[in-house]
Amino acid sequence: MLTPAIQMQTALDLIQEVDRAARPADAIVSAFFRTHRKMEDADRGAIFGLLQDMLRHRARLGWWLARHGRSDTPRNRLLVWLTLGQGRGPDQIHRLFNGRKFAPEALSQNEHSLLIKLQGVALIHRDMPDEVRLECPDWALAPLQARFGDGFEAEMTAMLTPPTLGLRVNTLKATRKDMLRELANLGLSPEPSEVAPNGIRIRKRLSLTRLPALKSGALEVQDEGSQLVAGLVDAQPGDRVADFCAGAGGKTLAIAAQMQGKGLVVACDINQGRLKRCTERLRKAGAHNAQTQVLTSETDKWIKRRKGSFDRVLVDAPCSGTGTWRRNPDARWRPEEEQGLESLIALQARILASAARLVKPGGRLVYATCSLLPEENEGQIETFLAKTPGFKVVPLPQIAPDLRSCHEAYLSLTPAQHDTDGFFAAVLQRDLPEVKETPEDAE
Ligand SMILES: C[S@@+](CC[C@H](N)C(=O)[O-])C[C@H]1O[C@@H](n2cnc3c(N)ncnc32)[C@H](O)[C@@H]1O
Repeated sequence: MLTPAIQMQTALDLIQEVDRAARPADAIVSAFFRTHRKMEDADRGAIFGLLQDMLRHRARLGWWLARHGRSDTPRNRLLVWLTLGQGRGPDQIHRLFNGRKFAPEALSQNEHSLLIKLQGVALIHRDMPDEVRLECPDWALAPLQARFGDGFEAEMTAMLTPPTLGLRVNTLKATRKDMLRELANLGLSPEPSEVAPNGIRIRKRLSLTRLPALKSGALEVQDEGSQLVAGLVDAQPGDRVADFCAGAGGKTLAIAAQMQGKGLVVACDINQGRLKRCTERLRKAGAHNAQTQVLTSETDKWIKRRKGSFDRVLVDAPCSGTGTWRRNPDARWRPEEEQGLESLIALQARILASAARLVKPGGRLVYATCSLLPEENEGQIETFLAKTPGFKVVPLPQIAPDLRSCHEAYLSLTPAQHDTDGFFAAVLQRDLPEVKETPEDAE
Protein backbone atom coordinates (compact mmCIF):
# COMPACT_ATOMS: atom_id res chain seq x y z
CA MET A 1 0.00 0.00 0.00
CA LEU A 2 1.26 3.50 -0.84
CA THR A 3 1.75 6.09 1.89
CA PRO A 4 -1.12 8.64 1.99
CA ALA A 5 1.18 11.37 0.62
CA ILE A 6 2.41 9.24 -2.29
CA GLN A 7 -1.15 8.12 -3.00
CA MET A 8 -2.15 11.81 -3.13
CA GLN A 9 0.62 12.66 -5.62
CA THR A 10 -0.34 9.67 -7.79
CA ALA A 11 -3.98 10.84 -7.77
CA LEU A 12 -2.83 14.34 -8.70
CA ASP A 13 -0.80 12.94 -11.61
CA LEU A 14 -3.93 11.16 -12.87
CA ILE A 15 -6.15 14.22 -12.38
CA GLN A 16 -3.65 16.30 -14.36
CA GLU A 17 -3.57 13.75 -17.18
CA VAL A 18 -7.36 13.74 -17.42
CA ASP A 19 -7.35 17.55 -17.38
CA ARG A 20 -4.82 17.81 -20.21
CA ALA A 21 -6.30 15.17 -22.52
CA ALA A 22 -9.21 15.73 -24.86
CA ARG A 23 -10.22 12.07 -24.49
CA PRO A 24 -12.83 10.58 -22.13
CA ALA A 25 -11.53 10.02 -18.59
CA ASP A 26 -12.22 6.26 -18.56
CA ALA A 27 -9.75 5.71 -21.43
CA ILE A 28 -7.09 7.71 -19.59
CA VAL A 29 -7.76 5.89 -16.32
CA SER A 30 -7.37 2.46 -17.97
CA ALA A 31 -4.10 3.51 -19.64
CA PHE A 32 -2.84 5.05 -16.37
CA PHE A 33 -3.46 1.91 -14.32
CA ARG A 34 -1.90 -0.24 -17.05
CA THR A 35 1.35 1.67 -16.49
CA HIS A 36 0.97 1.13 -12.70
CA ARG A 37 0.35 -2.61 -12.89
CA LYS A 38 1.79 -3.42 -9.48
CA MET A 39 -0.42 -0.96 -7.62
CA GLU A 40 -2.62 -2.59 -4.98
CA ASP A 41 -6.41 -2.62 -5.35
CA ALA A 42 -6.93 -0.43 -2.31
CA ASP A 43 -4.67 2.29 -3.78
CA ARG A 44 -6.37 2.05 -7.19
CA GLY A 45 -9.78 2.33 -5.55
CA ALA A 46 -8.79 5.37 -3.49
CA ILE A 47 -7.13 7.15 -6.43
CA PHE A 48 -10.00 6.43 -8.82
CA GLY A 49 -12.56 7.50 -6.19
CA LEU A 50 -10.77 10.80 -5.64
CA LEU A 51 -10.63 11.47 -9.39
CA GLN A 52 -14.36 10.75 -9.77
CA ASP A 53 -15.22 13.03 -6.84
CA MET A 54 -13.16 15.83 -8.34
CA LEU A 55 -14.85 15.40 -11.74
CA ARG A 56 -18.31 15.25 -10.16
CA HIS A 57 -17.79 18.50 -8.28
CA ARG A 58 -15.81 20.28 -10.93
CA ALA A 59 -18.08 23.34 -11.34
CA ARG A 60 -18.42 23.86 -7.59
CA LEU A 61 -14.67 23.63 -7.03
CA GLY A 62 -14.03 26.03 -9.91
CA TRP A 63 -16.58 28.45 -8.44
CA TRP A 64 -14.75 28.54 -5.09
CA LEU A 65 -11.42 29.15 -6.80
CA ALA A 66 -12.85 32.02 -8.85
CA ARG A 67 -14.43 33.51 -5.71
CA HIS A 68 -11.02 33.58 -4.04
CA GLY A 69 -9.19 34.77 -7.16
CA ARG A 70 -7.24 31.53 -7.60
CA SER A 71 -6.60 29.84 -10.92
CA ASP A 72 -8.61 26.73 -11.78
CA THR A 73 -5.77 24.16 -11.78
CA PRO A 74 -5.97 20.47 -10.78
CA ARG A 75 -3.80 21.13 -7.72
CA ASN A 76 -5.94 24.04 -6.53
CA ARG A 77 -9.14 22.07 -7.15
CA LEU A 78 -7.72 19.19 -5.13
CA LEU A 79 -6.92 21.48 -2.21
CA VAL A 80 -10.48 22.85 -2.24
CA TRP A 81 -11.95 19.33 -2.45
CA LEU A 82 -9.84 18.04 0.46
CA THR A 83 -11.07 20.99 2.53
CA LEU A 84 -14.71 21.39 1.50
CA GLY A 85 -15.49 17.89 0.23
CA GLN A 86 -13.54 15.79 2.73
CA GLY A 87 -13.49 18.23 5.65
CA ARG A 88 -9.72 18.01 6.18
CA GLY A 89 -7.98 20.76 8.13
CA PRO A 90 -4.83 22.65 7.03
CA ASP A 91 -2.58 20.54 9.31
CA GLN A 92 -3.76 17.30 7.73
CA ILE A 93 -3.28 18.73 4.25
CA HIS A 94 0.22 19.97 5.16
CA ARG A 95 1.13 16.42 6.16
CA LEU A 96 0.12 15.19 2.70
CA PHE A 97 1.61 18.08 0.73
CA ASN A 98 4.97 17.73 2.47
CA GLY A 99 7.45 18.09 -0.41
CA ARG A 100 9.14 14.76 0.31
CA LYS A 101 10.20 12.30 -2.41
CA PHE A 102 7.15 11.19 -4.52
CA ALA A 103 4.81 13.32 -2.36
CA PRO A 104 3.09 16.56 -3.51
CA GLU A 105 5.16 19.73 -3.40
CA ALA A 106 4.93 21.54 -0.07
CA LEU A 107 2.12 24.11 0.22
CA SER A 108 2.96 27.70 -0.68
CA GLN A 109 1.95 30.60 1.55
CA ASN A 110 -0.77 31.48 -0.94
CA GLU A 111 -2.18 27.94 -0.86
CA HIS A 112 -2.04 27.89 2.92
CA SER A 113 -4.02 31.13 3.11
CA LEU A 114 -6.69 29.63 0.81
CA LEU A 115 -7.06 26.64 3.15
CA ILE A 116 -7.47 28.98 6.12
CA LYS A 117 -10.17 31.00 4.30
CA LEU A 118 -12.10 27.83 3.43
CA GLN A 119 -12.03 26.33 6.93
CA GLY A 120 -15.48 25.28 8.15
CA VAL A 121 -17.23 26.42 4.94
CA ALA A 122 -19.85 24.21 3.20
CA LEU A 123 -19.25 23.06 -0.38
CA ILE A 124 -22.59 24.45 -1.56
CA HIS A 125 -23.02 28.23 -1.26
CA ARG A 126 -26.27 30.15 -1.62
CA ASP A 127 -24.71 32.49 -4.24
CA MET A 128 -23.94 29.58 -6.58
CA PRO A 129 -26.04 29.71 -9.76
CA ASP A 130 -28.12 26.57 -10.44
CA GLU A 131 -25.80 25.32 -13.18
CA VAL A 132 -22.87 25.37 -10.72
CA ARG A 133 -24.77 24.05 -7.69
CA LEU A 134 -26.20 21.17 -9.76
CA GLU A 135 -23.12 20.63 -11.93
CA CYS A 136 -25.04 21.13 -15.17
CA PRO A 137 -23.28 22.53 -18.25
CA ASP A 138 -24.88 25.76 -19.61
CA TRP A 139 -25.96 24.17 -22.90
CA ALA A 140 -27.96 21.43 -21.15
CA LEU A 141 -29.61 23.52 -18.43
CA ALA A 142 -32.71 24.71 -20.32
CA PRO A 143 -33.37 21.41 -22.17
CA LEU A 144 -33.06 19.34 -18.99
CA GLN A 145 -35.20 21.76 -16.96
CA ALA A 146 -37.84 21.50 -19.69
CA ARG A 147 -37.58 17.70 -19.71
CA PHE A 148 -37.84 17.16 -15.95
CA GLY A 149 -39.79 20.19 -14.69
CA ASP A 150 -40.10 19.85 -10.90
CA GLY A 151 -37.96 16.71 -10.98
CA PHE A 152 -34.93 18.53 -12.44
CA GLU A 153 -33.12 19.05 -9.15
CA ALA A 154 -33.69 15.44 -8.01
CA GLU A 155 -32.37 14.09 -11.33
CA MET A 156 -29.27 16.29 -11.26
CA THR A 157 -28.64 15.31 -7.64
CA ALA A 158 -29.00 11.60 -8.49
CA MET A 159 -26.44 12.12 -11.27
CA LEU A 160 -23.93 13.24 -8.65
CA THR A 161 -24.07 9.98 -6.69
CA PRO A 162 -21.65 7.18 -7.54
CA PRO A 163 -23.35 4.49 -9.67
CA THR A 164 -23.58 0.84 -8.69
CA LEU A 165 -21.63 -1.65 -10.79
CA GLY A 166 -23.96 -3.39 -13.25
CA LEU A 167 -23.06 -6.89 -14.41
CA ARG A 168 -24.79 -9.14 -16.92
CA VAL A 169 -24.56 -12.89 -16.69
CA ASN A 170 -23.66 -14.44 -20.03
CA THR A 171 -26.23 -17.22 -20.17
CA LEU A 172 -24.15 -19.00 -22.83
CA LYS A 173 -21.65 -19.74 -20.06
CA ALA A 174 -23.29 -19.46 -16.64
CA THR A 175 -26.50 -18.99 -14.67
CA ARG A 176 -27.32 -15.99 -12.52
CA LYS A 177 -27.66 -18.25 -9.49
CA ASP A 178 -24.10 -19.57 -9.90
CA MET A 179 -22.70 -16.11 -10.48
CA LEU A 180 -24.47 -14.70 -7.42
CA ARG A 181 -22.91 -17.49 -5.36
CA GLU A 182 -19.44 -16.92 -6.85
CA LEU A 183 -19.59 -13.16 -6.21
CA ALA A 184 -20.92 -13.68 -2.67
CA ASN A 185 -17.99 -16.03 -1.99
CA LEU A 186 -15.68 -13.16 -2.98
CA GLY A 187 -17.36 -11.06 -0.28
CA LEU A 188 -18.94 -8.63 -2.79
CA SER A 189 -22.57 -8.77 -1.54
CA PRO A 190 -24.10 -9.05 -5.05
CA GLU A 191 -27.80 -8.29 -5.54
CA PRO A 192 -29.94 -9.71 -8.35
CA SER A 193 -31.28 -6.90 -10.52
CA GLU A 194 -34.98 -6.32 -10.02
CA VAL A 195 -35.51 -5.25 -13.62
CA ALA A 196 -32.96 -7.08 -15.77
CA PRO A 197 -33.39 -10.88 -15.63
CA ASN A 198 -29.68 -11.60 -16.07
CA GLY A 199 -28.44 -8.56 -14.19
CA ILE A 200 -26.48 -8.31 -10.96
CA ARG A 201 -25.68 -5.17 -8.98
CA ILE A 202 -22.66 -4.60 -6.79
CA ARG A 203 -22.62 -1.56 -4.53
CA LYS A 204 -19.08 -1.97 -3.20
CA ARG A 205 -16.21 -0.23 -4.95
CA LEU A 206 -13.90 -2.87 -6.36
CA SER A 207 -11.20 -3.45 -8.90
CA LEU A 208 -12.55 -5.40 -11.86
CA THR A 209 -9.38 -7.50 -11.86
CA ARG A 210 -10.90 -9.20 -8.79
CA LEU A 211 -13.59 -10.85 -10.93
CA PRO A 212 -12.34 -14.01 -12.67
CA ALA A 213 -15.76 -14.44 -14.34
CA LEU A 214 -15.09 -11.26 -16.35
CA LYS A 215 -11.96 -12.83 -17.75
CA SER A 216 -13.73 -16.07 -18.68
CA GLY A 217 -16.61 -14.21 -20.37
CA ALA A 218 -19.24 -15.54 -17.93
CA LEU A 219 -19.90 -11.96 -16.78
CA GLU A 220 -19.94 -8.66 -18.66
CA VAL A 221 -19.98 -5.16 -17.22
CA GLN A 222 -23.27 -3.65 -18.37
CA ASP A 223 -25.65 -1.15 -16.79
CA GLU A 224 -29.17 -2.49 -16.19
CA GLY A 225 -30.55 0.13 -18.58
CA SER A 226 -28.41 -1.24 -21.43
CA GLN A 227 -29.51 -4.77 -20.56
CA LEU A 228 -33.16 -3.73 -20.79
CA VAL A 229 -32.61 -2.11 -24.19
CA ALA A 230 -31.02 -5.33 -25.50
CA GLY A 231 -33.97 -7.25 -24.00
CA LEU A 232 -36.49 -5.08 -25.89
CA VAL A 233 -34.98 -6.28 -29.16
CA ASP A 234 -36.60 -9.59 -28.20
CA ALA A 235 -34.45 -11.56 -30.62
CA GLN A 236 -35.50 -15.19 -30.90
CA PRO A 237 -33.21 -18.18 -31.62
CA GLY A 238 -32.90 -18.44 -35.40
CA ASP A 239 -33.64 -14.73 -36.10
CA ARG A 240 -31.52 -12.45 -38.27
CA VAL A 241 -30.59 -9.36 -36.26
CA ALA A 242 -28.61 -6.23 -37.19
CA ASP A 243 -27.04 -4.23 -34.35
CA PHE A 244 -26.50 -1.09 -36.41
CA CYS A 245 -24.36 1.01 -34.04
CA ALA A 246 -22.73 -1.90 -32.28
CA GLY A 247 -19.54 -0.18 -31.08
CA ALA A 248 -17.54 -2.61 -28.94
CA GLY A 249 -20.57 -4.89 -28.83
CA GLY A 250 -22.08 -4.39 -25.36
CA LYS A 251 -25.60 -5.03 -26.66
CA THR A 252 -24.52 -7.43 -29.44
CA LEU A 253 -23.24 -9.80 -26.77
CA ALA A 254 -26.51 -9.66 -24.83
CA ILE A 255 -28.54 -10.21 -28.00
CA ALA A 256 -26.38 -13.15 -29.13
CA ALA A 257 -26.90 -14.80 -25.73
CA GLN A 258 -30.69 -14.20 -25.94
CA MET A 259 -30.63 -16.10 -29.24
CA GLN A 260 -28.95 -19.07 -27.52
CA GLY A 261 -26.31 -19.11 -30.22
CA LYS A 262 -28.86 -19.79 -33.01
CA GLY A 263 -29.50 -17.50 -35.98
CA LEU A 264 -27.33 -14.53 -36.89
CA VAL A 265 -26.51 -11.18 -35.36
CA VAL A 266 -24.49 -8.72 -37.44
CA ALA A 267 -22.67 -6.02 -35.49
CA CYS A 268 -22.25 -2.94 -37.74
CA ASP A 269 -20.40 0.27 -37.04
CA ILE A 270 -18.30 2.85 -38.84
CA ASN A 271 -15.58 2.49 -36.21
CA GLN A 272 -13.28 -0.39 -37.13
CA GLY A 273 -11.39 -0.34 -33.83
CA ARG A 274 -14.57 -0.77 -31.78
CA LEU A 275 -15.73 -3.62 -34.01
CA LYS A 276 -12.37 -5.34 -33.54
CA ARG A 277 -12.90 -5.18 -29.79
CA CYS A 278 -16.43 -6.48 -30.38
CA THR A 279 -15.03 -9.52 -32.23
CA GLU A 280 -12.67 -10.29 -29.33
CA ARG A 281 -15.49 -10.01 -26.80
CA LEU A 282 -17.79 -12.24 -28.88
CA ARG A 283 -15.08 -14.89 -29.03
CA LYS A 284 -14.51 -14.74 -25.27
CA ALA A 285 -18.26 -14.91 -24.61
CA GLY A 286 -18.63 -18.03 -26.78
CA ALA A 287 -21.11 -16.25 -29.10
CA HIS A 288 -20.61 -18.06 -32.39
CA ASN A 289 -23.72 -16.70 -34.12
CA ALA A 290 -22.37 -13.18 -34.54
CA GLN A 291 -20.26 -11.40 -37.14
CA THR A 292 -19.10 -7.84 -37.66
CA GLN A 293 -19.56 -5.49 -40.60
CA VAL A 294 -17.59 -2.27 -40.99
CA LEU A 295 -19.67 0.45 -42.67
CA THR A 296 -18.22 3.37 -44.60
CA SER A 297 -21.19 5.47 -43.49
CA GLU A 298 -24.81 4.96 -42.46
CA THR A 299 -25.66 4.68 -46.15
CA ASP A 300 -23.05 2.04 -47.01
CA LYS A 301 -23.93 -0.15 -50.02
CA TRP A 302 -24.08 -3.17 -47.67
CA ILE A 303 -27.42 -1.82 -46.42
CA LYS A 304 -28.99 -1.61 -49.87
CA ARG A 305 -27.94 -5.18 -50.65
CA ARG A 306 -29.60 -6.50 -47.49
CA LYS A 307 -32.69 -4.35 -47.35
CA GLY A 308 -35.77 -5.99 -45.88
CA SER A 309 -33.85 -9.03 -44.64
CA PHE A 310 -33.62 -8.66 -40.84
CA ASP A 311 -36.20 -9.68 -38.23
CA ARG A 312 -34.78 -7.20 -35.74
CA VAL A 313 -32.69 -4.06 -36.19
CA LEU A 314 -31.26 -2.22 -33.19
CA VAL A 315 -30.08 1.37 -33.60
CA ASP A 316 -28.15 2.28 -30.45
CA ALA A 317 -27.52 5.75 -31.79
CA PRO A 318 -24.58 8.05 -31.06
CA CYS A 319 -26.00 10.68 -28.70
CA SER A 320 -25.23 13.41 -26.19
CA GLY A 321 -24.73 10.77 -23.47
CA THR A 322 -26.60 12.96 -20.98
CA GLY A 323 -27.93 9.78 -19.33
CA THR A 324 -24.44 8.56 -18.43
CA TRP A 325 -23.17 11.56 -16.45
CA ARG A 326 -23.44 9.58 -13.21
CA ARG A 327 -21.02 6.99 -14.54
CA ASN A 328 -18.86 9.33 -16.65
CA PRO A 329 -18.84 12.59 -14.70
CA ASP A 330 -16.34 14.19 -17.09
CA ALA A 331 -18.68 13.70 -20.08
CA ARG A 332 -20.77 16.76 -19.22
CA TRP A 333 -17.74 19.05 -19.53
CA ARG A 334 -16.46 17.77 -22.86
CA PRO A 335 -16.76 20.54 -25.46
CA GLU A 336 -18.09 18.31 -28.25
CA GLU A 337 -21.20 17.57 -26.20
CA GLU A 338 -21.84 21.30 -26.21
CA GLN A 339 -21.22 21.96 -29.86
CA GLY A 340 -22.47 18.77 -31.39
CA LEU A 341 -26.12 18.47 -30.39
CA GLU A 342 -27.63 19.76 -33.64
CA SER A 343 -25.36 17.69 -35.83
CA LEU A 344 -25.94 14.64 -33.59
CA ILE A 345 -29.69 14.99 -34.03
CA ALA A 346 -29.28 15.16 -37.80
CA LEU A 347 -26.96 12.12 -37.77
CA GLN A 348 -29.41 10.11 -35.63
CA ALA A 349 -32.19 10.84 -38.13
CA ARG A 350 -30.02 9.72 -41.05
CA ILE A 351 -28.95 6.53 -39.25
CA LEU A 352 -32.53 5.70 -38.28
CA ALA A 353 -33.83 6.24 -41.82
CA SER A 354 -31.09 4.11 -43.34
CA ALA A 355 -31.18 1.28 -40.77
CA ALA A 356 -34.97 1.05 -41.15
CA ARG A 357 -34.43 -0.21 -44.71
CA LEU A 358 -32.94 -3.41 -43.27
CA VAL A 359 -36.13 -4.39 -41.43
CA LYS A 360 -38.23 -7.08 -43.10
CA PRO A 361 -42.03 -6.69 -43.27
CA GLY A 362 -43.41 -7.67 -39.86
CA GLY A 363 -39.94 -7.17 -38.33
CA ARG A 364 -39.00 -4.68 -35.62
CA LEU A 365 -36.77 -1.63 -35.37
CA VAL A 366 -35.55 -0.61 -31.92
CA TYR A 367 -34.15 2.91 -31.55
CA ALA A 368 -32.22 3.61 -28.36
CA THR A 369 -30.06 6.33 -26.83
CA CYS A 370 -28.43 7.01 -23.48
CA SER A 371 -29.71 10.58 -23.71
CA LEU A 372 -32.25 12.31 -21.50
CA LEU A 373 -33.11 14.95 -24.10
CA PRO A 374 -36.50 14.63 -25.86
CA GLU A 375 -35.11 15.95 -29.16
CA GLU A 376 -32.82 12.90 -29.38
CA ASN A 377 -35.55 10.52 -28.22
CA GLU A 378 -39.32 10.81 -28.71
CA GLY A 379 -38.76 13.84 -31.00
CA GLN A 380 -36.59 11.70 -33.24
CA ILE A 381 -39.25 8.95 -33.38
CA GLU A 382 -42.02 11.43 -34.23
CA THR A 383 -39.98 12.84 -37.11
CA PHE A 384 -39.16 9.34 -38.38
CA LEU A 385 -42.79 8.17 -38.28
CA ALA A 386 -43.97 11.31 -40.07
CA LYS A 387 -41.49 10.71 -42.89
CA THR A 388 -41.63 6.91 -43.09
CA PRO A 389 -44.93 5.25 -43.80
CA GLY A 390 -45.20 1.58 -42.93
CA PHE A 391 -43.88 1.66 -39.34
CA LYS A 392 -45.94 1.74 -36.13
CA VAL A 393 -45.01 2.10 -32.48
CA VAL A 394 -45.34 -1.06 -30.41
CA PRO A 395 -46.22 0.44 -27.00
CA LEU A 396 -43.95 -0.64 -24.17
CA PRO A 397 -46.73 -2.09 -21.96
CA GLN A 398 -47.54 -4.49 -24.79
CA ILE A 399 -43.99 -5.89 -24.82
CA ALA A 400 -42.91 -5.47 -21.19
CA PRO A 401 -45.98 -4.93 -19.00
CA ASP A 402 -43.97 -5.02 -15.75
CA LEU A 403 -41.41 -2.39 -16.71
CA ARG A 404 -41.82 0.95 -14.97
CA SER A 405 -41.10 3.73 -17.46
CA CYS A 406 -41.35 7.54 -17.40
CA HIS A 407 -43.11 7.41 -20.79
CA GLU A 408 -46.32 5.58 -21.60
CA ALA A 409 -45.25 4.25 -24.99
CA TYR A 410 -41.45 4.08 -24.79
CA LEU A 411 -38.81 2.89 -22.35
CA SER A 412 -37.54 5.93 -20.49
CA LEU A 413 -35.25 5.37 -17.51
CA THR A 414 -33.70 8.06 -15.35
CA PRO A 415 -31.09 7.97 -12.57
CA ALA A 416 -33.49 9.37 -9.92
CA GLN A 417 -36.49 7.22 -10.89
CA HIS A 418 -34.77 3.92 -11.64
CA ASP A 419 -31.27 4.16 -10.15
CA THR A 420 -29.86 3.26 -13.60
CA ASP A 421 -28.19 5.36 -16.28
CA GLY A 422 -30.66 7.43 -18.29
CA PHE A 423 -31.91 5.42 -21.26
CA PHE A 424 -34.53 5.72 -23.95
CA ALA A 425 -35.82 3.05 -26.32
CA ALA A 426 -38.70 2.91 -28.78
CA VAL A 427 -39.88 -0.26 -30.50
CA LEU A 428 -41.36 0.12 -33.99
CA GLN A 429 -42.86 -2.57 -36.17
CA ARG A 430 -42.83 -2.66 -39.94
CA ASP A 431 -46.23 -3.39 -41.47
CA LEU A 432 -46.79 -6.64 -43.32
CA PRO A 433 -47.82 -6.12 -46.97
CA GLU A 434 -51.56 -5.96 -47.39
CA VAL A 435 -52.97 -9.22 -48.72
CA LYS A 436 -55.29 -8.38 -51.63
CA GLU A 437 -58.53 -10.34 -51.50
CA THR A 438 -58.99 -12.63 -54.49
CA PRO A 439 -62.53 -13.23 -55.80
CA GLU A 440 -62.40 -16.75 -54.29
CA ASP A 441 -61.56 -15.27 -50.81
CA ALA A 442 -64.58 -13.03 -51.06
CA GLU A 443 -66.94 -15.92 -51.64
C1 LIG B 1 -23.91 4.55 -28.28
S1 LIG B 1 -22.55 3.97 -29.15
C2 LIG B 1 -22.91 2.26 -29.29
C3 LIG B 1 -22.69 1.46 -28.03
C4 LIG B 1 -22.87 -0.02 -28.23
N1 LIG B 1 -24.10 -0.36 -28.92
C5 LIG B 1 -22.81 -0.78 -26.91
O1 LIG B 1 -23.84 -1.27 -26.43
O2 LIG B 1 -21.70 -0.88 -26.36
C6 LIG B 1 -22.87 4.56 -30.77
C7 LIG B 1 -22.04 3.93 -31.85
O3 LIG B 1 -22.49 4.48 -33.10
C8 LIG B 1 -21.40 4.47 -33.98
N2 LIG B 1 -21.69 5.36 -35.12
C9 LIG B 1 -21.48 6.69 -35.22
N3 LIG B 1 -21.86 7.13 -36.43
C10 LIG B 1 -22.35 6.06 -37.10
C11 LIG B 1 -22.87 5.88 -38.42
N4 LIG B 1 -22.97 6.91 -39.25
N5 LIG B 1 -23.25 4.65 -38.78
C12 LIG B 1 -23.14 3.59 -37.93
N6 LIG B 1 -22.63 3.70 -36.68
C13 LIG B 1 -22.24 4.92 -36.27
C14 LIG B 1 -20.24 4.91 -33.13
O4 LIG B 1 -19.01 4.52 -33.70
C15 LIG B 1 -20.55 4.22 -31.80
O5 LIG B 1 -19.84 3.03 -31.69
